[in-house]
Amino acid sequence: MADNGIILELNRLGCGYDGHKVVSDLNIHLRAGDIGCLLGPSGCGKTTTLRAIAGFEPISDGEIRLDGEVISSPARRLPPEQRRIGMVFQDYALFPHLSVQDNIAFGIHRDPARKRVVQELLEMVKLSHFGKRYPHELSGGQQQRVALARALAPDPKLLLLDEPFSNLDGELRRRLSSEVRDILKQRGTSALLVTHDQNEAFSVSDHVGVLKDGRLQQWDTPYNLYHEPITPFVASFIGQGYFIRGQLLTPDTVQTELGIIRGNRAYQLPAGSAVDVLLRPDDIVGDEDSTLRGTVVAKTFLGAATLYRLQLPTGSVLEAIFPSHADHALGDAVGIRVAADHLVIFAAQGSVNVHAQLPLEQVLDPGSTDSI
Ligand SMILES: Nc1ncnc2c1ncn2[C@@H]1O[C@H](COP(=O)(O)OP(=O)(O)OP(=O)(O)O)[C@@H](O)[C@H]1O
Repeated sequence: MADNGIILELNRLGCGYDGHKVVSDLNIHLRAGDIGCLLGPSGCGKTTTLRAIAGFEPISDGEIRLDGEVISSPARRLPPEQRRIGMVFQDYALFPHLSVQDNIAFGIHRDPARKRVVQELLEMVKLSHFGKRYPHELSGGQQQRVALARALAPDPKLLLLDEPFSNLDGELRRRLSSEVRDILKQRGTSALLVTHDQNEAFSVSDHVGVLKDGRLQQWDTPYNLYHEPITPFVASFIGQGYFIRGQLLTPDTVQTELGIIRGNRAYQLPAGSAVDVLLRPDDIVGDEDSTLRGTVVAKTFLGAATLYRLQLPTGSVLEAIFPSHADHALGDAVGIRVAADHLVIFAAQGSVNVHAQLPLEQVLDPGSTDSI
């Protein structure tokens, strides 16, 4: 492994198609043994980046290093088969005419220990009794386990996973993604996942990079992306929430219609600046003694908790998540207060009245009327 403990480095990476740049100035460092993820809306360049790392696409700027070695630069591209990078695709891509065990052995046919390796991998993916079956005799989830075992067989330095769970639904998807994380962690395999599903990104990865239009917005832990987004786009793309307009009093306090909110971070904007304050549903707590009241205008039962949409006296709307035993009816005026340790604010965007409130998407896209 490279001395600095970094297995994959993208340094000012730029790439695209036919002279049209899709990804620009992308910087990512993945630590050995970590699982990273590229997350972003459709067309933002996730798959293009993955294909460039795998060696299927040339790059126009910067470099890609694997384990310290430059594997792609504008001048040189190491062929994919020499990169020691494994891939798992959305559509499994198994060889239909080969049995499960032959699929797994495909990349290690010269290895004298291949029988043992295949058996160990079959056990690892919980398919020990399926070695002689053919891909069409397996479910989607089982085929994806075989694809994972096949990709891991040559002991790659890095595993790339391109939307690996998107053909599976619901519960299976959740279960398999957490199993895959366990397997990769157990083996210490470094991996980079591509997905547009935030829950998947969060449940599988140590670090997530949010991309927009081929540019990295933030590379961070799931916790920080949620609680400390550094751009309005990340705030909007990750999780739920609303912005309310406020006025910065001191670097870490802001006056809003919900009172003075104090955070854990100092902002460099001048005192008195108009700001947009991000409030997540879990930043609002129920407090029957509070003079601040919100009227329940919508509620969604989530099982352990209920998500309420509350209208404030000014007409602003917020979302709040309360434990489901605290049951409120539509029209109830519920006492609330803000309990936000993480004060996330951005310089105010657009000309909104001080007490107006906008759902996040509207702040980003004035044409949109949908809330998130
Ligand atoms: N082979 C290609 N030739 C030309 N343009 C391409 C090619 N593949 C992708 N693109 C374009 O590059 C941009 C980024 O595509 P890419 O597949 O990397 O996005 P993505 O983030 O993976 O999207 P999705 O989540 O929909 O898979 C898109 O505008 C797409 O149309």
